[in-house]
Amino acid sequence: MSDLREKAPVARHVRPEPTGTEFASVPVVDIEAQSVSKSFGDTPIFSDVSFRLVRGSSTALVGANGVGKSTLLRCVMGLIPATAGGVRLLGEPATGVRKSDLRALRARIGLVSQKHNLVPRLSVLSNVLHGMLGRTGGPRHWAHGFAPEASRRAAMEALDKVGLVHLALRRADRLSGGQSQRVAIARAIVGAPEILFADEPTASLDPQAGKDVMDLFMSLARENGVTVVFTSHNIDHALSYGDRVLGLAEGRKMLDATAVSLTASDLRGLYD
Ligand SMILES: Nc1ncnc2c1ncn2[C@@H]1O[C@H](COP(=O)(O)OP(=O)(O)OP(=O)(O)O)[C@@H](O)[C@H]1O
Repeated sequence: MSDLREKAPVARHVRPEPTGTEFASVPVVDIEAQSVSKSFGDTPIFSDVSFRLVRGSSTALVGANGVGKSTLLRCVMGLIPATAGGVRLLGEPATGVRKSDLRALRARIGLVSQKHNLVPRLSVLSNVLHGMLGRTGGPRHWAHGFAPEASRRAAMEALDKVGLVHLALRRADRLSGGQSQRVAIARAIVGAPEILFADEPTASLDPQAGKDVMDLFMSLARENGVTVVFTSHNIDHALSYGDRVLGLAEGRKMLDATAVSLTASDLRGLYD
């Protein structure tokens, strides 16, 4: 993979012009969860989870297998309904709203989920272009042969960020697990999201590729102001790439601290 930090950002997303009433030092809250709880049937997964994450920050969500990290991400994104509580994303309510409003909000958010969900018979490039469907609404983004030139260029830049330009025309079902993971990441960032949720983004990557992906996320946060939330079982990644670490255990938020204030053994405690 090329050195990601030397490359220009995929695309700079447009933020509203300052109104003149805010001060540069006042952080903007992009993600706000208020007393979010989730049960599946009679089984509670977590309850009363609250946090506020500011624009351009990177947050690691950690905890043992099955504690509810993915479920919390899905609730926060509105992919599944929370049992109780409320969420605001980018200043807009994301719970208790019409599906059409949620769709518009989701188009501003990128997701890398554990299942890559690539379309197997389509090319890598077409799969990356699918990340622009929500934004442009254009069916021409379904297959790369029909996509506008500017979109194809953005998709190639996203592939360059994950070191896969050379595989642009390969069918998705001919990729290794790690390559599929990187295509899913390119698809998540091609639309210049303002928030990026990533569920175990380095799970199927070798250590160097995992480091490159986390460096890419950090550059999106630092250079483009993207608000990044990632889950990880990798304690080093959580401490090195999270400005802040949220930990789930025993069905509640057990840890919420800046990464610099934590040691590896603080995080290991969550897994005991
Ligand atoms: N749709 C569902 N219906 C019922 N139970 C579910 C559903 N989705 C998840 N669960 C359960 O909720 C719990 C939390 O799962 P989740 O995948 O959120 O955990 P996780 O912390 O992300 O785990 P991992 O680290 O292994 O990815 C698990 O016991 C899981 O079996």
